[in-house]
Amino acid sequence: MAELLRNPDKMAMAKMELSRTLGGPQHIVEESDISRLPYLQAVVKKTWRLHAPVPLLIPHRADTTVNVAGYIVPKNAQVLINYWAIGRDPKVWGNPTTFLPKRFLGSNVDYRGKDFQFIPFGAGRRTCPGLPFGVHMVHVMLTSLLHYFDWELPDGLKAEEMDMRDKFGVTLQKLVPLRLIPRQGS
Ligand code: HEM
Repeated sequence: MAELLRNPDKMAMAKMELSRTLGGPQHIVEESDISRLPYLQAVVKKTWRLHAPVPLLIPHRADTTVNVAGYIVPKNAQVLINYWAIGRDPKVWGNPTTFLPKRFLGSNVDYRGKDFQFIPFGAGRRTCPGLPFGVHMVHVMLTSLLHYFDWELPDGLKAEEMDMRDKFGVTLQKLVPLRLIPRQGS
């Protein structure tokens, strides 16, 4: 929501897709709607790249000594994967800090753990078992927020003045919580 408020052109594209596909607010949002909303799905992917929900994934421990791309990881070493940095790596992503959902449109890059440059749910044996539930909840929640309401920043705050810094923890949060005013959607 913060990135959409800060990028009104992207908000307009997401809302246009919603009104074209679902019609007016009399349509009740359902899980089956999501597959018809490619731009909204791209917005979610873009957010999971730029604002890694679990920035260091969950700590892992090496069972045996292994050689990973020339680096020796000794047995019992604690391994942290800096997914936050991977999501902003300029060697992988052009303009890494720009919110560009259309980058994911028509792309096969997916969050299911096969594309190692985009692993918001981790990868491999300890990948997130809640992935299907998390994916559905986030899409249905965001679709509902955008479908039923228009959103405004409070107190005359301008989009370019928004503080977009992250607060790091096991999960990532906005350093300054987002405050928005809902208006009845048109
Ligand atoms: C958008 C929502 C979610 C995101 C982004 C997310 C992300 C993650 C990540 C990055 C990991 C660590 C994977 C790794 O280290 O390789 C993880 C692990 C885990 N997640 Fe999620 N998760 C989400 C929702 C959920 C939900 C809804 C549940 C349960 C209903 C859940 C349950 C778990 C559990 C139990 C683990 C530990 C798995 C293990 O260590 O074997 N997650 N999640």
